[in-house]
This record gives sequence, C-alpha cells and structure tokens, in this order.
Amino acid sequence: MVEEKFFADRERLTQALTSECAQLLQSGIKANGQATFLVSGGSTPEPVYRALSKRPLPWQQINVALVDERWVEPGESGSNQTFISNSLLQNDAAQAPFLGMKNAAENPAAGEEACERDYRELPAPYDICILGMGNDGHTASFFPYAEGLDEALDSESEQLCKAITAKQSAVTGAHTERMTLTLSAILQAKEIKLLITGEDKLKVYRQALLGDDEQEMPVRSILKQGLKPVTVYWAP
Ligand SMILES: O=C(O)[C@H](O)[C@@H](O)[C@H](O)[C@H](O)COP(=O)(O)O
Repeated sequence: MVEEKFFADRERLTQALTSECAQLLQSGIKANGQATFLVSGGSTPEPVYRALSKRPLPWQQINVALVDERWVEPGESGSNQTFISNSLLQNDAAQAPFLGMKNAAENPAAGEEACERDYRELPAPYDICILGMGNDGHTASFFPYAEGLDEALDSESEQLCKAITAKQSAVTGAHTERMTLTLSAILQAKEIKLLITGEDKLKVYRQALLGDDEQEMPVRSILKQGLKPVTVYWAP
C-alpha cells in the first residue's frame, strides 16, 4: 500500500504537499473540531512547514506534535522542537498548540513514561504524520540495529513513545539518545507521508522496497506494514 508521488522539482513537491496538508487539516477540524499534525525534523520537510505556516488555517485547533527528538534542550543544536518552532510555528501557525518530547529527565529512558503520558493526551487518530528518511534507511528515530528498535517496531504494542539508543554513525552524529513515536503510534495516523529528495535517497528507498529486514533498514516497517496507506513524495 505504497503510493508514489514523484515531482519534477522540489518547488512542485512543496506546493502539492502544502496544499494537501492544508486540506486534510481543514477536513479534520470540520469533522472533529480539531486536528493532529505529527511532524518530523530534517531538512527535507522544511519548505513545506514554512509554506504551511502562512496558510490562514484555524491553527488554534491544530495540535502539532513531534514524531521524534534528540535528547537535547530546546535551543541546542539538533533540537527538533526548536526546528519546528522556527519553521512551522511561525506566522499564522504560531498559534498552534505544540507538544514536544524532550522533558526534564536525564535521558530518554528515564523520560519515556512522562512523554507517554503527554502523548496520551494528544487527540487520535492523528490526521497527518510527516516522515523523512536517512541514507541509512532510518525513519523517525528508528535507526538500524538501535537499542529499543524491536519494541518500537512492535505494531501490536500499546506504547506511543519509545526511548532509542542509536548506534553512532555519520547520520546520528553525537545524538544517539532519542525519543520516537512507536510504529503503532504512527499507524494511528490517517495519512502517512514519507518525504525524500535526491537520487541517493531514491536508491535507498528502492533498496528498502526490495528487502524485508527491518533492523537493517527500519523504514521498511513503514513501507511494508500493509495496514495503512503510505504516500512517498520524491523530487530530484
Ligand atoms: O529529526 C530528524 O532528523 C528526523 O526526524 C529524521 O528521521 C529525518 O526525517 C531524517 O533524518 C531525514 O532528514 P533530512 O530530511 O534532513 O535528510
């Protein structure tokens, strides 16, 4: 259940995805009085967030929440909370309620319970979940062979948030301690949108489609789950 939307350039991808998200959030609000928008960090979705922030939507009724986070304080390098504040939560969207993952605990494992409590308050099913993918085949904070990955990928788990210790790599840098939504939380989204750009990531994506080992390429857990449709957005 993977639909591919491939574009000639990034501008067109941004325009199309921005309009789709705006429409989906509006229909969520129409149906339920509010909507939930799950957002990933990363450079790929940034233009979409910036464009969406200028859309005159009823942002007070749109709950924005993180898909994953590095265990750093807001304002420090790598903070997805800060990235989302600076990209999406600007202009009209500055009024949107926001839920982050980083809390006062010393590390993600110690912060997992409090994070779980916070996310239980988030209205579900979620309207949209935006995911990215790294060249190592990770998505959210599902990193290859990470500690906590098996539990995070258990689609029958009732847990929404999971602490992850990634293996240090060029992709993680120093930020190996993470919090992530679990696969079962992501599958509570009505729309899962995986954003990738460039030829290298296209190759990684195609390679992910060919195999089954989720530890090796955890993005497979999203692409191969067969429970919820996933749309892959790509531009060169
Ligand atoms: O916080 C993050 O970095 C993410 O949530 C992560 O999963 C991201 O989506 C990919 O690493 C792709 O990142 P780029 O879009 O920067 O390539």
